[in-house]
Amino acid sequence: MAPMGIRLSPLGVAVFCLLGLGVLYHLYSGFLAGRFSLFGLGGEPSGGAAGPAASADGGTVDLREMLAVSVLAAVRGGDEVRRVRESNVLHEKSKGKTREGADDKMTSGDVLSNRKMFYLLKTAFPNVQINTEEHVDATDQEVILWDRKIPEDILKEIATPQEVPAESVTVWIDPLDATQEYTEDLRKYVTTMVCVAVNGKPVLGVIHKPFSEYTAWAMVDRGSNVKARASYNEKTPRIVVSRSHSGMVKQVALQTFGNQTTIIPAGGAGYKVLALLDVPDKSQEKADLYIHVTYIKKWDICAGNAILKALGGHMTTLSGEEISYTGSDGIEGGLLASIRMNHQALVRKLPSLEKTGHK
Ligand SMILES: Nc1ncnc2c1ncn2[C@@H]1O[C@H](COP(=O)(O)O)[C@@H](OP(=O)(O)O)[C@H]1O
Ligand SMILES: [Mg+2]
Repeated sequence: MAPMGIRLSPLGVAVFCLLGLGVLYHLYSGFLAGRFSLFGLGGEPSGGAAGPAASADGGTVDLREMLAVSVLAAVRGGDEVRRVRESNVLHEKSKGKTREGADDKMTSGDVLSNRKMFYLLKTAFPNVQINTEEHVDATDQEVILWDRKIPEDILKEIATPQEVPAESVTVWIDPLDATQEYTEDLRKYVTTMVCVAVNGKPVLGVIHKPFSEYTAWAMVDRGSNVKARASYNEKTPRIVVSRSHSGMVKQVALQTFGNQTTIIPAGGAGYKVLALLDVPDKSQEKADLYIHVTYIKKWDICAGNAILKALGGHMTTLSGEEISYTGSDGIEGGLLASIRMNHQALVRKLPSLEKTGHK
Protein backbone atom coordinates (compact mmCIF):
# COMPACT_ATOMS: atom_id res chain seq x y z
CA MET A 1 0.00 0.00 0.00
CA ALA A 2 1.15 3.54 -0.77
CA PRO A 3 1.98 5.91 2.10
CA MET A 4 -0.75 8.31 3.16
CA GLY A 5 -1.38 11.17 0.68
CA ILE A 6 0.76 9.65 -2.19
CA ARG A 7 -0.99 7.93 -5.11
CA LEU A 8 1.02 5.57 -7.35
CA SER A 9 0.25 5.67 -11.07
CA PRO A 10 0.09 2.11 -12.57
CA LEU A 11 1.91 3.37 -15.71
CA GLY A 12 4.73 4.85 -13.58
CA VAL A 13 5.14 1.56 -11.68
CA ALA A 14 5.29 -0.42 -14.96
CA VAL A 15 7.96 1.92 -16.43
CA PHE A 16 9.96 1.73 -13.21
CA CYS A 17 9.85 -2.10 -13.22
CA LEU A 18 10.90 -2.26 -16.88
CA LEU A 19 13.86 0.05 -16.24
CA GLY A 20 14.89 -2.12 -13.28
CA LEU A 21 14.75 -5.26 -15.40
CA GLY A 22 16.86 -3.56 -18.10
CA VAL A 23 19.57 -2.64 -15.57
CA LEU A 24 19.58 -6.19 -14.12
CA TYR A 25 19.85 -7.72 -17.61
CA HIS A 26 22.77 -5.45 -18.48
CA LEU A 27 24.61 -6.26 -15.25
CA TYR A 28 24.21 -10.02 -15.52
CA SER A 29 24.53 -10.69 -19.26
CA GLY A 30 28.35 -10.49 -19.21
CA PHE A 31 28.49 -12.61 -16.07
CA LEU A 32 26.22 -15.29 -17.55
CA ALA A 33 28.14 -15.32 -20.82
CA GLY A 34 31.31 -15.92 -18.79
CA ARG A 35 29.66 -18.82 -16.98
CA PHE A 36 28.57 -20.47 -20.27
CA SER A 37 32.12 -20.44 -21.58
CA LEU A 38 33.36 -22.02 -18.37
CA PHE A 39 30.74 -24.75 -18.53
CA GLY A 40 32.01 -25.45 -22.06
CA LEU A 41 35.44 -26.03 -20.55
CA GLY A 42 34.12 -27.93 -17.56
CA GLY A 43 35.97 -25.43 -15.34
CA GLU A 44 35.01 -23.44 -12.28
CA PRO A 45 34.05 -19.80 -12.80
CA SER A 46 36.24 -17.26 -11.05
CA GLY A 47 33.97 -14.23 -11.42
CA GLY A 48 34.38 -11.02 -13.43
CA ALA A 49 32.26 -9.46 -16.12
CA ALA A 50 34.26 -10.57 -19.17
CA GLY A 51 33.04 -13.42 -21.34
CA PRO A 52 33.75 -15.44 -24.44
CA ALA A 53 34.03 -13.73 -27.80
CA ALA A 54 32.29 -16.53 -29.70
CA SER A 55 28.73 -17.75 -29.36
CA ALA A 56 28.13 -21.12 -27.71
CA ASP A 57 26.74 -22.81 -30.87
CA GLY A 58 30.02 -22.63 -32.85
CA GLY A 59 29.02 -19.51 -34.76
CA THR A 60 31.64 -17.05 -35.89
CA VAL A 61 34.75 -15.50 -34.39
CA ASP A 62 36.23 -12.08 -35.09
CA LEU A 63 39.84 -12.33 -36.28
CA ARG A 64 40.65 -8.87 -34.92
CA GLU A 65 39.55 -10.05 -31.46
CA MET A 66 41.58 -13.22 -31.98
CA LEU A 67 44.62 -11.06 -32.71
CA ALA A 68 44.09 -9.05 -29.50
CA VAL A 69 43.81 -12.24 -27.40
CA SER A 70 46.78 -13.83 -29.20
CA VAL A 71 49.00 -10.83 -28.34
CA LEU A 72 47.83 -10.97 -24.72
CA ALA A 73 48.42 -14.74 -24.56
CA ALA A 74 51.95 -14.41 -25.98
CA VAL A 75 52.78 -11.68 -23.43
CA ARG A 76 51.25 -13.57 -20.46
CA GLY A 77 52.99 -16.79 -21.50
CA GLY A 78 56.21 -14.78 -21.84
CA ASP A 79 55.82 -13.54 -18.26
CA GLU A 80 55.83 -17.18 -17.09
CA VAL A 81 58.85 -17.98 -19.26
CA ARG A 82 60.79 -15.05 -17.77
CA ARG A 83 59.70 -15.78 -14.20
CA VAL A 84 60.83 -19.42 -14.37
CA ARG A 85 64.17 -18.51 -16.00
CA GLU A 86 64.83 -15.86 -13.37
CA SER A 87 64.05 -18.34 -10.58
CA ASN A 88 66.73 -20.65 -12.01
CA VAL A 89 64.52 -23.67 -11.20
CA LEU A 90 63.69 -24.99 -14.66
CA HIS A 91 62.78 -28.63 -13.86
CA GLU A 92 64.31 -29.55 -17.20
CA LYS A 93 63.38 -32.95 -18.63
CA SER A 94 63.36 -34.77 -21.95
CA LYS A 95 60.04 -35.57 -23.70
CA GLY A 96 61.91 -38.08 -25.86
CA LYS A 97 64.15 -37.82 -28.90
CA THR A 98 63.69 -36.01 -32.19
CA ARG A 99 63.94 -38.12 -35.36
CA GLU A 100 67.60 -37.11 -35.55
CA GLY A 101 68.26 -38.27 -31.96
CA ALA A 102 68.45 -34.90 -30.18
CA ASP A 103 66.75 -34.50 -26.78
CA ASP A 104 63.28 -32.95 -27.12
CA LYS A 105 63.41 -30.81 -23.99
CA MET A 106 60.69 -29.40 -21.79
CA THR A 107 60.89 -27.15 -18.70
CA SER A 108 58.51 -25.57 -16.20
CA GLY A 109 58.73 -22.47 -18.40
CA ASP A 110 57.17 -24.44 -21.30
CA VAL A 111 54.44 -25.99 -19.14
CA LEU A 112 53.36 -22.86 -17.24
CA SER A 113 53.42 -20.66 -20.33
CA ASN A 114 51.43 -23.29 -22.25
CA ARG A 115 48.76 -23.36 -19.53
CA LYS A 116 48.36 -19.56 -19.46
CA MET A 117 48.28 -19.21 -23.24
CA PHE A 118 45.92 -22.13 -23.83
CA TYR A 119 43.33 -21.15 -21.22
CA LEU A 120 43.32 -17.48 -22.21
CA LEU A 121 42.52 -18.41 -25.80
CA LYS A 122 40.19 -21.28 -24.89
CA THR A 123 38.13 -19.13 -22.49
CA ALA A 124 37.74 -16.36 -25.06
CA PHE A 125 37.12 -18.72 -28.01
CA PRO A 126 35.67 -21.96 -26.63
CA ASN A 127 34.64 -23.27 -30.05
CA VAL A 128 37.90 -23.11 -31.96
CA GLN A 129 40.46 -25.89 -32.36
CA ILE A 130 43.65 -25.06 -30.43
CA ASN A 131 46.86 -27.07 -30.94
CA THR A 132 49.62 -26.45 -28.41
CA GLU A 133 53.13 -27.81 -28.16
CA GLU A 134 52.73 -29.05 -24.58
CA HIS A 135 50.10 -31.36 -23.13
CA VAL A 136 47.26 -29.51 -21.40
CA ASP A 137 46.41 -31.27 -18.16
CA ALA A 138 42.60 -31.39 -17.87
CA THR A 139 42.85 -31.72 -14.07
CA ASP A 140 44.84 -28.49 -13.86
CA GLN A 141 42.44 -26.09 -15.56
CA GLU A 142 42.66 -22.36 -15.25
CA VAL A 143 40.10 -19.80 -16.31
CA ILE A 144 41.60 -16.56 -17.53
CA LEU A 145 39.01 -14.08 -18.64
CA TRP A 146 39.78 -11.61 -21.39
CA ASP A 147 38.59 -8.05 -20.65
CA ARG A 148 37.50 -7.74 -24.31
CA LYS A 149 39.68 -4.67 -24.86
CA ILE A 150 41.40 -4.40 -28.23
CA PRO A 151 44.71 -2.49 -27.86
CA GLU A 152 44.97 0.91 -29.55
CA ASP A 153 47.81 -0.14 -31.89
CA ILE A 154 45.61 -2.92 -33.30
CA LEU A 155 42.55 -0.64 -33.64
CA LYS A 156 44.73 1.91 -35.45
CA GLU A 157 45.91 -0.59 -38.06
CA ILE A 158 42.77 -2.70 -38.33
CA ALA A 159 39.70 -0.47 -38.30
CA THR A 160 36.96 -3.09 -38.69
CA PRO A 161 36.21 -6.58 -37.35
CA GLN A 162 36.46 -9.67 -39.59
CA GLU A 163 34.12 -12.55 -38.81
CA VAL A 164 34.92 -16.11 -39.91
CA PRO A 165 33.22 -19.43 -39.01
CA ALA A 166 34.70 -20.77 -35.76
CA GLU A 167 34.94 -24.24 -37.30
CA SER A 168 37.29 -22.96 -40.04
CA VAL A 169 39.88 -21.81 -37.46
CA THR A 170 42.92 -23.67 -36.12
CA VAL A 171 45.10 -21.97 -33.50
CA TRP A 172 48.74 -23.03 -33.04
CA ILE A 173 50.50 -22.14 -29.78
CA ASP A 174 54.24 -22.39 -29.13
CA PRO A 175 54.57 -21.53 -25.43
CA LEU A 176 58.38 -21.41 -25.50
CA ASP A 177 60.30 -21.53 -28.74
CA ALA A 178 64.05 -22.30 -28.44
CA THR A 179 63.69 -24.48 -25.33
CA GLN A 180 67.20 -25.88 -25.90
CA GLU A 181 68.65 -22.35 -25.81
CA TYR A 182 66.43 -21.44 -22.80
CA THR A 183 68.09 -24.25 -20.84
CA GLU A 184 71.50 -22.85 -21.87
CA ASP A 185 70.40 -19.37 -20.69
CA LEU A 186 70.69 -17.96 -24.22
CA ARG A 187 67.74 -15.65 -23.63
CA LYS A 188 67.73 -13.62 -26.83
CA TYR A 189 66.56 -16.61 -28.91
CA VAL A 190 63.47 -17.33 -26.80
CA THR A 191 59.99 -16.39 -28.05
CA THR A 192 56.35 -17.24 -27.38
CA MET A 193 54.12 -17.54 -30.45
CA VAL A 194 50.47 -17.72 -31.46
CA CYS A 195 49.15 -18.32 -34.96
CA VAL A 196 45.62 -18.42 -36.32
CA ALA A 197 44.96 -20.34 -39.52
CA VAL A 198 41.67 -20.21 -41.43
CA ASN A 199 40.97 -23.28 -43.58
CA GLY A 200 44.63 -24.20 -43.11
CA LYS A 201 45.98 -20.84 -44.34
CA PRO A 202 48.01 -18.79 -41.86
CA VAL A 203 46.18 -15.45 -41.40
CA LEU A 204 47.56 -13.93 -38.25
CA GLY A 205 50.73 -14.39 -36.26
CA VAL A 206 52.27 -13.09 -33.04
CA ILE A 207 55.93 -13.52 -32.03
CA HIS A 208 56.85 -12.19 -28.59
CA LYS A 209 60.33 -11.93 -27.03
CA PRO A 210 59.84 -12.19 -23.27
CA PHE A 211 63.33 -11.03 -22.31
CA SER A 212 63.30 -7.83 -24.37
CA GLU A 213 59.52 -7.42 -24.21
CA TYR A 214 59.24 -6.95 -27.95
CA THR A 215 56.13 -8.18 -29.78
CA ALA A 216 55.62 -8.47 -33.55
CA TRP A 217 52.12 -9.11 -34.93
CA ALA A 218 50.55 -9.12 -38.36
CA MET A 219 47.28 -10.05 -40.02
CA VAL A 220 47.23 -10.95 -43.72
CA ASP A 221 45.58 -8.22 -45.85
CA ARG A 222 44.78 -6.12 -42.76
CA GLY A 223 47.84 -4.71 -40.98
CA SER A 224 50.90 -5.21 -38.80
CA ASN A 225 53.18 -3.51 -36.27
CA VAL A 226 56.35 -4.72 -38.04
CA LYS A 227 57.74 -4.33 -41.55
CA ALA A 228 60.31 -5.72 -43.96
CA ARG A 229 63.79 -4.14 -44.14
CA ALA A 230 64.56 -1.79 -47.04
CA SER A 231 66.91 -4.22 -48.82
CA TYR A 232 68.11 -7.82 -48.89
CA ASN A 233 71.14 -9.51 -50.44
CA GLU A 234 69.78 -12.12 -52.86
CA LYS A 235 73.09 -13.04 -54.48
CA THR A 236 75.18 -13.87 -51.42
CA PRO A 237 72.57 -13.93 -48.69
CA ARG A 238 73.27 -14.14 -44.98
CA ILE A 239 71.41 -17.30 -44.05
CA VAL A 240 70.04 -17.95 -40.58
CA VAL A 241 69.88 -21.66 -39.67
CA SER A 242 69.27 -23.89 -36.65
CA ARG A 243 72.11 -24.22 -34.13
CA SER A 244 70.62 -27.31 -32.42
CA HIS A 245 68.63 -29.13 -35.15
CA SER A 246 70.81 -28.25 -38.12
CA GLY A 247 71.09 -31.52 -40.08
CA MET A 248 72.88 -30.81 -43.39
CA VAL A 249 71.69 -27.20 -43.59
CA LYS A 250 75.15 -25.59 -43.78
CA GLN A 251 76.21 -27.84 -46.65
CA VAL A 252 72.93 -27.16 -48.48
CA ALA A 253 73.32 -23.39 -48.03
CA LEU A 254 76.97 -23.24 -49.11
CA GLN A 255 76.37 -25.56 -52.06
CA THR A 256 73.48 -23.38 -53.26
CA PHE A 257 74.85 -19.89 -52.67
CA GLY A 258 78.63 -20.42 -52.65
CA ASN A 259 81.33 -20.14 -50.00
CA GLN A 260 80.97 -16.35 -49.70
CA THR A 261 77.63 -16.85 -48.04
CA THR A 262 77.48 -16.12 -44.32
CA ILE A 263 75.79 -18.73 -42.15
CA ILE A 264 74.26 -17.50 -38.89
CA PRO A 265 73.46 -20.36 -36.48
CA ALA A 266 70.62 -19.34 -34.15
CA GLY A 267 68.00 -20.87 -31.87
CA GLY A 268 64.24 -20.72 -32.32
CA ALA A 269 62.09 -20.54 -35.44
CA GLY A 270 60.45 -17.33 -34.16
CA TYR A 271 63.84 -15.66 -33.70
CA LYS A 272 64.92 -16.70 -37.20
CA VAL A 273 61.81 -15.21 -38.85
CA LEU A 274 62.37 -11.95 -36.93
CA ALA A 275 65.96 -11.95 -38.31
CA LEU A 276 64.42 -11.30 -41.76
CA LEU A 277 62.46 -8.24 -40.63
CA ASP A 278 63.02 -4.68 -39.45
CA VAL A 279 63.06 -5.36 -35.72
CA PRO A 280 64.24 -2.62 -33.33
CA ASP A 281 65.41 -5.09 -30.64
CA LYS A 282 69.19 -4.73 -30.21
CA SER A 283 69.77 -8.41 -29.44
CA GLN A 284 68.25 -9.44 -32.78
CA GLU A 285 70.70 -10.52 -35.54
CA LYS A 286 69.78 -9.81 -39.16
CA ALA A 287 69.69 -12.26 -42.07
CA ASP A 288 68.45 -12.40 -45.67
CA LEU A 289 67.11 -15.97 -45.71
CA TYR A 290 65.98 -18.64 -43.25
CA ILE A 291 66.56 -22.27 -44.25
CA HIS A 292 65.72 -25.41 -42.24
CA VAL A 293 66.17 -28.97 -43.52
CA THR A 294 64.99 -31.33 -40.74
CA TYR A 295 61.45 -32.20 -39.67
CA ILE A 296 59.71 -29.31 -37.86
CA LYS A 297 56.37 -28.80 -36.08
CA LYS A 298 53.62 -26.43 -37.18
CA TRP A 299 53.50 -24.47 -33.87
CA ASP A 300 57.17 -23.58 -34.52
CA ILE A 301 56.52 -22.03 -37.92
CA CYS A 302 52.87 -20.94 -38.32
CA ALA A 303 53.20 -17.50 -36.66
CA GLY A 304 56.31 -16.67 -38.68
CA ASN A 305 54.60 -17.88 -41.84
CA ALA A 306 51.57 -15.63 -41.18
CA ILE A 307 53.73 -12.58 -40.45
CA LEU A 308 55.90 -13.08 -43.54
CA LYS A 309 52.82 -13.59 -45.70
CA ALA A 310 51.18 -10.44 -44.30
CA LEU A 311 54.31 -8.45 -45.21
CA GLY A 312 54.53 -9.87 -48.75
CA GLY A 313 57.13 -12.56 -47.97
CA HIS A 314 56.99 -16.34 -48.24
CA MET A 315 57.53 -19.43 -46.14
CA THR A 316 57.32 -22.74 -48.01
CA THR A 317 58.88 -26.18 -47.99
CA LEU A 318 62.24 -26.34 -49.77
CA SER A 319 60.44 -27.46 -52.92
CA GLY A 320 58.19 -24.38 -52.80
CA GLU A 321 54.97 -25.95 -51.51
CA GLU A 322 52.67 -23.91 -49.28
CA ILE A 323 52.22 -25.38 -45.80
CA SER A 324 48.71 -26.25 -44.61
CA TYR A 325 48.10 -25.54 -40.92
CA THR A 326 45.50 -28.21 -40.24
CA GLY A 327 45.79 -31.94 -39.67
CA SER A 328 49.21 -33.37 -38.79
CA ASP A 329 51.54 -31.57 -36.37
CA GLY A 330 54.68 -31.53 -38.48
CA ILE A 331 56.16 -31.02 -41.94
CA GLU A 332 58.78 -33.10 -43.69
CA GLY A 333 59.88 -30.98 -46.60
CA GLY A 334 62.20 -28.48 -44.89
CA LEU A 335 61.66 -24.75 -44.85
CA LEU A 336 62.59 -21.74 -46.94
CA ALA A 337 61.60 -18.27 -45.72
CA SER A 338 62.25 -15.09 -47.66
CA ILE A 339 60.93 -11.58 -48.11
CA ARG A 340 61.38 -9.08 -50.96
CA MET A 341 63.12 -11.78 -53.03
CA ASN A 342 62.13 -13.98 -55.94
CA HIS A 343 61.11 -16.94 -53.78
CA GLN A 344 60.42 -19.32 -56.68
CA ALA A 345 63.87 -18.58 -58.16
CA LEU A 346 65.40 -19.47 -54.78
CA VAL A 347 63.42 -22.74 -54.71
CA ARG A 348 64.78 -23.64 -58.17
CA LYS A 349 68.34 -23.05 -56.93
CA LEU A 350 68.04 -25.33 -53.89
CA PRO A 351 68.80 -29.06 -54.11
CA SER A 352 65.92 -31.40 -53.23
CA LEU A 353 65.87 -32.95 -49.77
CA GLU A 354 66.27 -36.42 -51.33
CA LYS A 355 69.73 -35.35 -52.55
CA THR A 356 70.71 -34.08 -49.10
CA GLY A 357 69.77 -37.37 -47.44
CA HIS A 358 66.91 -35.85 -45.42
CA LYS A 359 64.14 -37.84 -47.14
N1 LIG B 1 64.15 -32.07 -36.33
C1 LIG B 1 63.31 -31.53 -35.46
N2 LIG B 1 62.41 -32.29 -34.78
C2 LIG B 1 61.58 -31.73 -33.88
N3 LIG B 1 61.53 -30.41 -33.59
C3 LIG B 1 62.40 -29.62 -34.27
C4 LIG B 1 63.32 -30.13 -35.22
N4 LIG B 1 64.02 -29.10 -35.73
C5 LIG B 1 63.59 -28.01 -35.09
N5 LIG B 1 62.61 -28.31 -34.22
C6 LIG B 1 61.93 -27.39 -33.31
O1 LIG B 1 61.76 -26.16 -33.99
C7 LIG B 1 62.08 -25.06 -33.14
C8 LIG B 1 63.24 -24.30 -33.77
O2 LIG B 1 64.35 -25.15 -33.83
P1 LIG B 1 65.82 -24.58 -33.94
O3 LIG B 1 66.02 -23.70 -32.76
O4 LIG B 1 66.69 -25.78 -33.91
O5 LIG B 1 65.85 -23.84 -35.22
C9 LIG B 1 62.40 -25.65 -31.77
O6 LIG B 1 61.17 -25.63 -31.09
P2 LIG B 1 60.99 -25.65 -29.49
O7 LIG B 1 62.12 -24.96 -28.86
O8 LIG B 1 59.68 -24.95 -29.35
O9 LIG B 1 60.90 -27.10 -29.15
C10 LIG B 1 62.81 -27.08 -32.11
O10 LIG B 1 62.56 -27.99 -31.07
MG1 LIG C 1 59.08 -24.06 -31.00
